Amino acid sequence: MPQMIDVEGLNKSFRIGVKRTGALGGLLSVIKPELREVQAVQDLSLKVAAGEMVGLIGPNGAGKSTSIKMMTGILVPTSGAIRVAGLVPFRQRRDLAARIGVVFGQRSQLWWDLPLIDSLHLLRYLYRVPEERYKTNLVHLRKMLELDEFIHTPVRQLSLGQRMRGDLAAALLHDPELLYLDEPTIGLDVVAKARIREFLRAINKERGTTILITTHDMDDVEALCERMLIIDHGRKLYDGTVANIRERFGGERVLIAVLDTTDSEAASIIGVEHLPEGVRLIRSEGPRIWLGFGRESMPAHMLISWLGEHYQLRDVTFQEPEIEDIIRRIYEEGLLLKNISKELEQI
Ligand SMILES: Nc1ncnc2c1ncn2[C@@H]1O[C@H](COP(=O)(O)OP(=O)(O)OP(=O)(O)O)[C@@H](O)[C@H]1O
Repeated sequence: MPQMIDVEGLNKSFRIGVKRTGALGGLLSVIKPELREVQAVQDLSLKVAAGEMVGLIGPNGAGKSTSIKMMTGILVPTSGAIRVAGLVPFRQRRDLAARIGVVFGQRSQLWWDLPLIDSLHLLRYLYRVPEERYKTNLVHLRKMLELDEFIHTPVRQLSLGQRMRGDLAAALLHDPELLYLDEPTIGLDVVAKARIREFLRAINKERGTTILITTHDMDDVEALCERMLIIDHGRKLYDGTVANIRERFGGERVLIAVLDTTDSEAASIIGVEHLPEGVRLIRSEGPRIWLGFGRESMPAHMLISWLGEHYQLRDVTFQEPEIEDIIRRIYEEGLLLKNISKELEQI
């Protein structure tokens, strides 16, 4: 499959002025500014194939926006190679603009005082979309995003969810091959989020649009992306599946078993001391027990067999750790950063 995004050893640093204190310091800052370098993106390599849907996540200040800005041609890299849809973004920005769509959840490319439909008409001229194509796309997008109920309303009067649907239509009018989405579901309620996710899945599937999403909402990533990238301190820390992250850092899993017992508390018959090694009783409620166990200590099917041999079971379910919690631990405890430092030590 052809590469839509091909980035190799990308770096971006900014020079920022260091503020000195006091009146003399202020004067000195003007006459002889002291500069500090911020390494926003470090040695980033990444390939995204046409038709993929990839989540880009990382804590605040990790370098996500800077990476996207380089991929759209807004920023020039300090060093490294970058190609998007076969073009060098900062050299061929206009050509690239015709091939990509961008949606920022916190900003809008729509005209605030105009009805949504007028913004869409104006964008048609800006992107030079041929009339027939525009008409076909508009009919399709109006239907998919259910725009008709508010298409004649000025953008400033739209709800956040309606505005986001309008912004998605605006970004897709010119049939881009690649769509960058920056926090597309920020501030939306669960129904609006679900609707946006469903739409993204559909255009990815039906049109084959490649989608790169930056988000702080792990539910977006879980619902949409098979592959995710984690960056922190400007470095790529992880490139793989959501399932694999769960596997590596998921910690304890929980098995919930309903015992076939008339005893008021299942815990009283299960005898905590008899539990296999590495399994602990978290809590119990009537015939229901919650058992915590590590991935390494015992495979799930063995725990079920063990329970089956010792007790009459009515039902068994599993609770995976929330991906949100796992990612929080990865940021807070620097779990992936520790891995990288170890690898670097070994070189
Ligand atoms: N124009 C700029 N001038 C100086 N420093 C900048 C500039 N843009 C970004 N930075 C710095 O680069 C680093 C990465 O910022 P970036 O905005 O890419 O992070 P981010 O991952 O998008 O964060 P967030 O999730 O908060 O949007 C930060 O330390 C930021 O302060």
